[in-house]
Amino acid sequence: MKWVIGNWKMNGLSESLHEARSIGDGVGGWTGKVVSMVCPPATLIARMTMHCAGTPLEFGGQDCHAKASGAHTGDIAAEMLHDAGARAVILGHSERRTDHGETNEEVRAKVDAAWRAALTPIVCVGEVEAERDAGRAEAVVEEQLTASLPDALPAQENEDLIVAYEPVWAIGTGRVPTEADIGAMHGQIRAHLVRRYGEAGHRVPILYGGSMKPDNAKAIMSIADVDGGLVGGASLKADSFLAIAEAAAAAEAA
Ligand SMILES: O=C(CO)COP(=O)(O)O
Repeated sequence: MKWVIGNWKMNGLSESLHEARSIGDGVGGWTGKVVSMVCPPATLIARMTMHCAGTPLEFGGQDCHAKASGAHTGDIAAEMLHDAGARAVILGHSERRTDHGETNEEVRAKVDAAWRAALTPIVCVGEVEAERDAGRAEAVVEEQLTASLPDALPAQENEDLIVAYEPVWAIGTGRVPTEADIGAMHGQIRAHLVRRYGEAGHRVPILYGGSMKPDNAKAIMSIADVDGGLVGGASLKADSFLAIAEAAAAAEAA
């Protein structure tokens, strides 16, 4: 199974509902090969869920608070995302880590919150350019995984965790690591998950994110241990989202 998850970031108004519907109408042919999801701004989750009813498109949030409720002005609880129709939530995206100073420990608490609310956490890790240049990319990702992920997976059968490797320097830049570098990092992440969670670590989807486009998606998703993509800019329009989903289906079939 491949995953194509669109991270819409801070983009989307009412007029985007038809774009989501076009995505939902288009992805049906790849059911069973590709799970397609859009993570719109929280304001649109409930409306998109209704607008895309009857299509296989799923929805997720972009962040949540660790607590279930309380005096936290402006924050959104995992339970609220679930109530709005989300089945997953992106956590620890580099833009949250940079813009809001989110730490690994906070991300870990949010993973527990997602599980509490029956959401699949999509935990993002990735090095900045200076760290890669200094030969520290692997060490940085290892550290983020160690501290951002809880020590045990919940006892349930279906996808209970997704990890996304997003090299920060590749986000929104049009630059992508070599296939060898992506393969090496995904292999390292898989080894970490298996060491940590045993056999269940093999089941955790590991997505690549950072300038994934229709023209590089099939090659990237054909790399060992790349189970799909977390897509920013190219997920905003139905034609490019669907082209990436088609590439995912081709990679899965190969
Ligand atoms: O940050 C990303 C997805 O979470 C990637 O963004 P781009 O696909 O726009 O590079």
